[in-house]
Amino acid sequence: MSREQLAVQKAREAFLTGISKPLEYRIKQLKNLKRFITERATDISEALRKDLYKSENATQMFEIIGLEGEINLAVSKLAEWAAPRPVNKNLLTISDDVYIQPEPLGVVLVIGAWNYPIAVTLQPLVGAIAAGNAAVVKPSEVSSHTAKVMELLPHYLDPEMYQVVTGGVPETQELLKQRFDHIFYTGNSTVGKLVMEAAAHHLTPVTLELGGKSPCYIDKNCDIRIACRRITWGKYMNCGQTCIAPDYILCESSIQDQVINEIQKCIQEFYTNDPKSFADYGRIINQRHFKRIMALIEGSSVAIGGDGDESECYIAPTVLRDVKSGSKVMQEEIFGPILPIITVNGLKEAIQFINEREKPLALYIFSSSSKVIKQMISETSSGALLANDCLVHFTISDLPFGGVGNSGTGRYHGKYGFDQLSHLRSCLIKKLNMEGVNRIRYPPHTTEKLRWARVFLLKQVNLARWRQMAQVALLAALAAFVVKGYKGTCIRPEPDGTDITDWFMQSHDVCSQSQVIHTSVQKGACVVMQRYK
Ligand SMILES: NC(=O)c1ccc[n+]([C@@H]2O[C@H](COP(=O)([O-])OP(=O)(O)OC[C@H]3O[C@@H](n4cnc5c(N)ncnc54)[C@H](O)[C@@H]3O)[C@@H](O)[C@H]2O)c1
Ligand SMILES: CCCCCCC=O
Repeated sequence: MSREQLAVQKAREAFLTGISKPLEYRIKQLKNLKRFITERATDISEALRKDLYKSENATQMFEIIGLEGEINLAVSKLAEWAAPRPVNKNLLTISDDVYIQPEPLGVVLVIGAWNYPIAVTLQPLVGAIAAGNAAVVKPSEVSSHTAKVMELLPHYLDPEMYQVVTGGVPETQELLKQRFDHIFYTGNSTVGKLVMEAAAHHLTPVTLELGGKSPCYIDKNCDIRIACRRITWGKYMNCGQTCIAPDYILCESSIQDQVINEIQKCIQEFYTNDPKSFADYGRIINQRHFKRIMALIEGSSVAIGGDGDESECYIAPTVLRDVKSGSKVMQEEIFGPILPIITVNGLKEAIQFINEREKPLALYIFSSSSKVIKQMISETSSGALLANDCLVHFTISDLPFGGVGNSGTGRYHGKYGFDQLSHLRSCLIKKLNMEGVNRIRYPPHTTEKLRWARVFLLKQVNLARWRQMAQVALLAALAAFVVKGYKGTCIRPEPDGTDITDWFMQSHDVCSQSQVIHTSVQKGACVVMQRYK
């Protein structure tokens, strides 16, 4: 049996014992995961410095804080997320218990990428643990030092339930042959297709957190200085190796020079005149990617930077001007510190440019006009849309993070991660009495029954409103008893303004004798009181 097979088998056996069902177990594991990032902070920082030349503070800021926030949120909200979720019912099922019960899926394979190797590998794991799954974690071999630190995870988490498998493409391929209950993959779209293909073999559902070219439109009606500060930060952070980095700029030719000027100033302000010796400017992950990125510059005109040093995997913050849509740099996700500017004639042309390409993971627009922003929102599609900023949506746990189309499928962060890695099981618990109500669904299917079926099935019952009506009825009964000596009350529901009085009167004898004395309670409800005779 291969190491990969063994890891999956162990995880499955652990899952089948059922110990991950109680929430206390999951909370303990989540806290242990937090202990891992706290106690191993130095190992993690050291590894990321070696892999990507990330500074200790940058690692904390862009990898650890977000992960810590996700763990804290899951710990504090787990009881709420995992609880049965009542749903609206129809009249046919009014007396049944109808709810959604989230339940664990089983064994989840988490395949991480190298660019934020802690965040994009362990954040999906938070969702997997919270949802009560076992997991096999496959860190990216490309960020090899961080992968080594991940091997320490079983010292913190239940070592049977959560397995770490390190290795390269052959190991990942061997893992993909195994049967999982969900595969959560982060990486490029080409490999994403291979993952989906392998998953199809076992009909395993997938989450694919992919990348692509995220456009950034700068409207001429905007504070270009501020826009360029935010774009410079979003583009050159982690040396451009961010899945949601603005890939290219679209703007009118009249503002191109100003945009270049402002970005130039920001590069100097953020990274000094010598980014190469500056502690907070990163490095390209390896020489393969260095060569790939440098080759993308060919054929375009360099406005800023353009130089690199292969021995150090250093590429200067670079801006390309008047880039043609057919140029090399526009054929693939850049994933490096090269920022092409493509000039367009205004918003309409920018939208057309975006819509002619694959749906991006993020779409950025900088404008002072809410009309322009709204038009961009309504006429395009992307995993996320940000106006007047970059990247920060990643930090909001209440926003689903994920792509659409070529940029990915599925979503995570916060409750979305929990739901993504849960099975949302539909439950309906009926009692064996009240068989009379079911008469209308049994043959023969008469016209009369059909008429009733329409009433029973098409009327949605809003339980909250029913509860409100019951309270009102109770109050009215009390008032009647105290003031005038009325005998009883019942509620006559009129959901969504539909009059079903006849049905109610027939099936509730007590009401058929009633005298309606109060009808102004609220839309859809009136209180019917029976006078004491
Ligand atoms: N959407 C997101 O959240 C997100 C986050 C980070 C990165 N990304 C995207 O990831 C890409 C960069 O990562 P990458 O793809 O270079 O990472 P990578 O090379 O580390 O690959 C990711 C994983 O896929 C595995 N893998 C690689 N080739 C494989 C193959 N042929 N068969 C099976 N498994 C294979 C690797 O072992 C690794 O664990 C970019 O496109 C980026 O936009 C997306
Ligand atoms: C602000 C942190 C961004 C992390 C993005 C992860 C994808 O690459």
